[in-house]
Amino acid sequence: MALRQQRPRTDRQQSAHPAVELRAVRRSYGRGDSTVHALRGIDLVLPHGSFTAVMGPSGSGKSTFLQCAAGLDRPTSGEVLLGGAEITRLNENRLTRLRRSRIGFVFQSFNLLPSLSVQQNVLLPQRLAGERQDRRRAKELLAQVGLAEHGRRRPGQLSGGQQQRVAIARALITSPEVVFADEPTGALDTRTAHEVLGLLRQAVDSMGATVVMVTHDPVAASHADRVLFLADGELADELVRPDPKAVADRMLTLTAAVGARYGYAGAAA
Ligand SMILES: Nc1ncnc2c1ncn2[C@@H]1O[C@H](COP(=O)(O)OP(=O)(O)OP(=O)(O)O)[C@@H](O)[C@H]1O
Repeated sequence: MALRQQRPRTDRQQSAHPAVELRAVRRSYGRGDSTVHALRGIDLVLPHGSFTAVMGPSGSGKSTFLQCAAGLDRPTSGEVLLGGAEITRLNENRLTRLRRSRIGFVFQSFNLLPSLSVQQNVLLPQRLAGERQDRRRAKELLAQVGLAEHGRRRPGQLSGGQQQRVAIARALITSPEVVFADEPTGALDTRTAHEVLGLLRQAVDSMGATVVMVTHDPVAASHADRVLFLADGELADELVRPDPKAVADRMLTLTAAVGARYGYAGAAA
């Protein structure tokens, strides 16, 4: 099972702009004394063709980060740029269109539509974006994730690992600027998780995809080029070319530091 280079890099991928950029992004919830500062000024550049993992103790702001970076939530202040274009101030309609055509999503729970065939699920982003449904491309992607023979099946007839591979093919169908993966291996056993992470890695290496993955798992994070660590809504640390032990050690240190600040022993991630 290998994701091969199927097409030249798109103009988007050759663009001088990074895939994603965050400038002084803050996100607060509530008002007054009860305000929660979930993100406290994130500055970040994610180049095309990079694989980034985002980790951090529970409540550190990972989900908020993902939601803001993917245009699912609006920062309280600051800017998010996708391929150099500012998305923070787009109206809801334009933001929805942009998410459908330029961002791919992979979720822990796969989120496939049970009444559609596997191939129809892969084509769904193009259908929703009102683009031509490229069946040949869907078949190529399904072959690349090892599911060439499964296009006519329903998701319910596949294993969890196979469903996540369909979700990866679906995330790549529009050749998006970036794929956001939220705990993509959280529901999978170790071996299947390893296969799914290998596919994400190959999407980056062979197809020039850009992947940002939130995970609690140091082994999963070690498949990335870089791990960013959030703590209390700030970028607290990073590791380049991480190995699982270094990631786990860094997480322990961060979790202990956050625990000490709030006077409890461990906020396990
Ligand atoms: N809708 C909301 N309203 C109020 N507070 C919120 C809301 N969403 C998140 N928060 C708070 O913002 C902070 C960051 O939450 P977030 O879910 O981004 O953290 P996380 O790192 O993803 O946590 P976990 O690993 O437990 O999923 C937390 O203190 C959380 O309680």
